Order: sequence, then C-alpha cells, then structure tokens
Amino acid sequence: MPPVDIPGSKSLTARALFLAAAADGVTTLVRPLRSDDTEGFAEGLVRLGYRVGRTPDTWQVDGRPQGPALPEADVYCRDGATTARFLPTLAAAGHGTYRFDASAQMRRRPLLPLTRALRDLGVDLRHEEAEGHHPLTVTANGVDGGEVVLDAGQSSQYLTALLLLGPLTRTGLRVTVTNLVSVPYVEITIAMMRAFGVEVGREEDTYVVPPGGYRATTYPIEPDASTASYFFAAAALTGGEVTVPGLGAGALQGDLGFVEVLRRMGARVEVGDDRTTVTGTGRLDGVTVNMRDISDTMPTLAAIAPFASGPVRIEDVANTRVKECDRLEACAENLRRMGVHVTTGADWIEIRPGTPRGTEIRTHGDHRIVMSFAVTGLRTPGITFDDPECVRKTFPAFHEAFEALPLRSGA
Ligand SMILES: O=C(O)C1=C[C@@H](OP(=O)(O)O)[C@@H](O)[C@H](O)C1
Ligand SMILES: C=C(OP(=O)(O)O)C(=O)O
Repeated sequence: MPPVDIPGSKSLTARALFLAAAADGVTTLVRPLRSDDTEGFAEGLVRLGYRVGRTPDTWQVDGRPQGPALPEADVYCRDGATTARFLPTLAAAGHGTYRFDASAQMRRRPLLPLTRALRDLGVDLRHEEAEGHHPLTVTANGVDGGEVVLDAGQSSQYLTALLLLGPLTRTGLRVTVTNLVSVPYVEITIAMMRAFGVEVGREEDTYVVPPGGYRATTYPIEPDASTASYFFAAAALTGGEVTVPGLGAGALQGDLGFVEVLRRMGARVEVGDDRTTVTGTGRLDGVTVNMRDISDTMPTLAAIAPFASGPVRIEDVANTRVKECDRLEACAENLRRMGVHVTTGADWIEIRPGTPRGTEIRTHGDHRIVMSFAVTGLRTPGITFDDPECVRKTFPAFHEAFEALPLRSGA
C-alpha cells in the first residue's frame, strides 16, 4: 500500500517558530505543520510584530534577537499549550507590555511553575484571574539570566520554554529540574537549539544555557510522530501495513517509540533510516508499559487495548490528566460506554480484553481522543464523535486521510 503522508510535527514547528523569531536573520521552516496550534503560534508572532512569510511548503520568519517589534500586543494562544507557554517566555526577553489569553480549555491548564521561574528571574508577570493560568501580562525589560529551580512534573514544556529563553538572557541560564516528565521533548529542544547554533550543557539535573543568541537557518520539519501513531496502530489492529516516510532511526521525536509498544504486542516493525513500517500480524498481546516519555500516545494504545488477548496496563501517565482534557478519565469513560472493563488510578489505566460496542465518543474537545477512537472504529461499527472537528488542533484533514486508508476490517 502507498506510504502515508503525515503532516509536520507540532512540537518541531512550534520550537522552530520560536527559534526563528529569536535568531539573527531570516529562517525558513520547510514543511511546517499547518494546523490550529501552529497557525495560532505564527499568528501570535505576527501580533508581537514579527514578519512571517509563507509559500505553500515553507514559512519564513525575520528574526529579531532584540525581541518583539511592537511595544504592546494582545495575543490569543487558542488551545495551544506550546503557544501559551513559549510565547510569553519569548516576549519576556523583549521590551514592552504583552498580554496573553487562551481558549477556555487552555485557560484551565496549568503554567504556574513556569511563571514562578520567570518571576524568580526578575520578569514582571501578572496573572489577571487565577494564579498560574491565562490570561496574563508580561511587562518585559529583557532578562538578566541566572539560576532557577523548576518542578517539571506536570509538563516538560516549562523547561523547554526556559531553555529556549536562555540564549536571549544577558548572562545565560542555569535551570535545575525536579520530577521531569516527557524527557524526549527536552531532547528535541536541545537538538533544535543546536541546529540554531546553541549548545546546552548538562550537570546532573542542571541544564546550562550560554548567552549569545541564535543563528538563523533553514529547518526541515519531520512528520509528526504522535499523529503517525494512529496510522501505525491501525495497521497493527487490522492486519494491514502502514509505512510513514520521513520518520526513521534518526528522528528527533520520542513518540516514534510507540512502534516499540506495538512490536511488543506482536506487530512487525521495521525502522529504517528514513521510514518506519508497521505490519499487523493478527496477534495483539496484552502489555504493561510505562508511557511517561510518550504520554501523547497513551490514548492511541488505550483505544486498541480491548482487542488485545490480555490486559493492557499503562503506567506513569499522571500528567495526561492536565492535557486538553483529563485523558485518563476520558479514555476510561469512553471505553466503559463501549462496554469495556477499565480500571484507573492516579497515574495508570488498565483495560481488559472485550468487544467494544459502537457509541458516540465524548471527545471533551480533545483531538487525540477523536483520532485514537477513530482507530477503534476500524473494528467497531457505529463509532461517532460529539466534536469530530477538534482534530483541527494538530491535523485538520485527519478524517479524510484516515478514511483513505484501505485498512477497515472486521478481522
Ligand atoms: O514540548 C512539546 O512540544 C510537547 C510536550 C509534551 O507535553 P508535556 O511535557 O506537558 O507532557 C507533549 O504532550 C505535547 O503534546 C508537546
Ligand atoms: C498535549 C498536547 O498538546 P499541547 O500540550 O501542546 O497543547 C497534545 O498535542 O497532545
């Protein structure tokens, strides 16, 4: 079957936009993700006074090492946590008054450890309503730098934001981290900072970022590995085969590791230099897996879990409760509505084998709940969604692309 064309990585696109805006010239992003999150990020840059040009396959950003071009701006971050956490951090390095707000969903999500760290660095940052949530205003006057301690147990994005800020400070930054989740996302950040000319040092739990700014470059965006997980899971579930070009052994994204979970369950997996193929074998074993590093793929696994021959237990995923929705509960709720036996704890979920019944999935406005249970729909007739279009966050054309897969089976 023809290879599946997966759109660009949300995480790489957001970081590349930040780095491009902060760099010392014009940066070109090649094949960026065009979705609500990344359009929102680019629009936020424009509101701050950056120039973002577009061709069908590229975005060009005129970097401004001195910070936003406008002395005042009001930025709406939509549902995007990368936008809502990275852009105020970028603005802090400039000079002006910048207000950030976000959707109701994003307003509920936390950012206090990041805003505390920014305040510890001398940034004047005020929350308008609830402490540690949007909306907020940054009255920026550059950042001197120094040392901060950060609890990154809810989100690695707090650490990424501070690392990205480091080279824009006057003296550099040392960030000591406790409880870090989603470690591979920090590795993406460090690799991308290197591509823009900055080497992050490491002394045990302390990340050391030198001052000196970023160099503009041309940056190709990998296909999104979390998005690819739905297509790989579809192959494993139906006995079909899916190849994704552009994601291979050299990929930056930890979420490609989801294929190793499918391999443990019985699928055939080939990770080449620049492509990955998953082939379903008809076997899908139960598994116990720690998903702390790859928790965006927890719902993908939960959605195929009832078809495994034994229980599927997913551990160490407490922070999935502070994503677009409480994903542990949303997965449990929807599986139970399908008649599947599920138990959950503070940071785990266990799903027993069963035969899911068709139902309307309660999406809670979460793109991953839709895309995950679309995979269940390959084997379960009658699955519909109360908000199918919330996939716009990362993959507006998901339904068309998924429908085009020749994988539907009752097998
Ligand atoms: O830095 C990033 O681009 C992301 C980090 C992860 O978040 P957490 O660190 O909050 O787990 C991931 O879930 C999110 O989709 C994207
Ligand atoms: C958690 C997610 O997004 P973010 O935190 O970037 O809003 C996600 O895409 O699954």
